[in-house]
Amino acid sequence: MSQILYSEVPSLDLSHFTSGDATQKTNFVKQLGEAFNNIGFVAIKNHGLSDELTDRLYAIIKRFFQSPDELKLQYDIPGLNGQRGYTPKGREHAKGRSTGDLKEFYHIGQEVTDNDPIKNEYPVNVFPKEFPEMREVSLDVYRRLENAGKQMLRAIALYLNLDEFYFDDKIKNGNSILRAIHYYPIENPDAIPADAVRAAAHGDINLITLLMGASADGLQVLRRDGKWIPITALPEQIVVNVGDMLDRLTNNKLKSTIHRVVNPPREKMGTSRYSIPFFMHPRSEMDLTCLENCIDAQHPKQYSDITAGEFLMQRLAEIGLKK
Ligand SMILES: O=C(O)CCC(=O)C(=O)O
Ligand SMILES: [Fe+2]
Repeated sequence: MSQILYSEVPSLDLSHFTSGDATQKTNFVKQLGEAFNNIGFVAIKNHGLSDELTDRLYAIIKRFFQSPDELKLQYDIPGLNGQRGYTPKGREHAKGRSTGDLKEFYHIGQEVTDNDPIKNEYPVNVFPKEFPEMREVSLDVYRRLENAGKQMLRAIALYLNLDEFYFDDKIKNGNSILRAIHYYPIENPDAIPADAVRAAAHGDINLITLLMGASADGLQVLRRDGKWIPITALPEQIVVNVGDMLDRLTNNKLKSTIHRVVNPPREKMGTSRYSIPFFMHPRSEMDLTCLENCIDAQHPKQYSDITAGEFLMQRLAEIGLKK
């Protein structure tokens, strides 16, 4: 089973898990587990986001990114390690590289609305005054993706023979981030560094990532035989992948798969690409020590013990966001 080389990312229906019968739920868990044990990516439908809401958020972020740099740079706030507001072109780079990615992005974080003291850990969200609708629309999307992610983690917990609700308290008021990305047009391809790409090969830091349909081709995943497989999600689907935190917790049973966004052909370098991933993070105190039931003689422990908060800080420094 683990030897299967998928030629595309498997498709699943989340409603089979959330409102299906016992057999549908069991099958969902099995198929998700197999996909995450193998290629590390799935496409899901019935995730709780409507096309209308998706379109509204894309429309707002397109207007924001098409604004002049002077407007956008007001929301690049020092001291936040790029965790809220605007991050300008070329600042983030993949771990192990120094050439910046050909992208700019905007981060929206957790809004704690109860009296959980974790509120003090999080910087307040930054919203552009020029686009007042961004707050309501992005926070609506945030909540819906957070809920879809919670359901996915319940299925993952069952696959790992844990209690179904194992992750629930760990992600409650978690440090998740909604990232609206603009891969900007390159008017003169000869003027950029020769090795600069939209998003260089990387693994995501968090537990799982939920990606709202991107506006153009380019996303590819690295299959274990070394071949890059393009991701082609249908309009009603979102793509969900395993991040490094879940990979560590499960001692690499669930795979954080390396992926990238390639540049378009030269004649299309002058066009934009937009995408909106949701990086699902737990609370910083979550212990990422490999689970006992993922360690045995064939699978010796591969990772040192670390908390989610410590791991995040280490990685933000490695990708150029933490000063
Ligand atoms: O833009 C995309 O399709 C994927 C972006 C991505 O992998 C990331 O920001 O981590
Ligand atoms: Fe990614």
